[in-house]
Amino acid sequence: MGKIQQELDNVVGNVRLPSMNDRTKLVYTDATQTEVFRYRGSAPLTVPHKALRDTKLQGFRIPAGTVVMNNLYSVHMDPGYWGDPETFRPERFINPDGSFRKDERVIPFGKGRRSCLGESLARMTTFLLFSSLMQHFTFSLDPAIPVTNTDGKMGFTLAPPDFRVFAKARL
Ligand code: HEM
Repeated sequence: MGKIQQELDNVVGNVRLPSMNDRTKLVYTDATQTEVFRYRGSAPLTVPHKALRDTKLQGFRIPAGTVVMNNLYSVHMDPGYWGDPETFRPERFINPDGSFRKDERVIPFGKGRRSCLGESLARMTTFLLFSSLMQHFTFSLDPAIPVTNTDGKMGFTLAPPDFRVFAKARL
């Protein structure tokens, strides 16, 4: 949180709110949000789709009419690709020269023609909300409700465990 707040202080300051024009300069903030999407994306699976005709995919036969859902969680947690998928590490999205590293394996909105219709809106609003909250508050967990792990509750969406946070104003 300290690194994000330092970046926001340097790039945005404290007399205005962050805007989308700041995004390319808020590399660590962007990388953190991308890591959140990878690590605990809110949609672990896509909505159900149906194969329109007999299909073969990587040697697997998929007969017409089969219901198909993509497992986004498994793409984001593939140890063969990420190495340490269970570690929350925003730096994996930062190039050695300090620029943001886009990774095609981060697909929290699905992929292809039926991917999320609201992706642009969701990306914009989550970025503005997250950066504005970080600019204004320092968050800490309430020790009375310890969070023992961040696995979440699996369902149609991946919900966070029960938690309570304190928000301390910093501006
Ligand atoms: C962080 C927020 C969001 C996440 C992580 C998310 C994720 C997803 C995912 C994974 C799918 C399934 C894609 C697939 O089946 O391949 C989906 C579908 C969809 N999402 Fe989102 N979504 C978000 C926000 C929104 C918003 C804000 C809207 C509308 C304003 C929206 C509208 C839709 C629609 C209409 C579909 C169905 C698309 C189709 O079947 O063609 N989503 N979303």
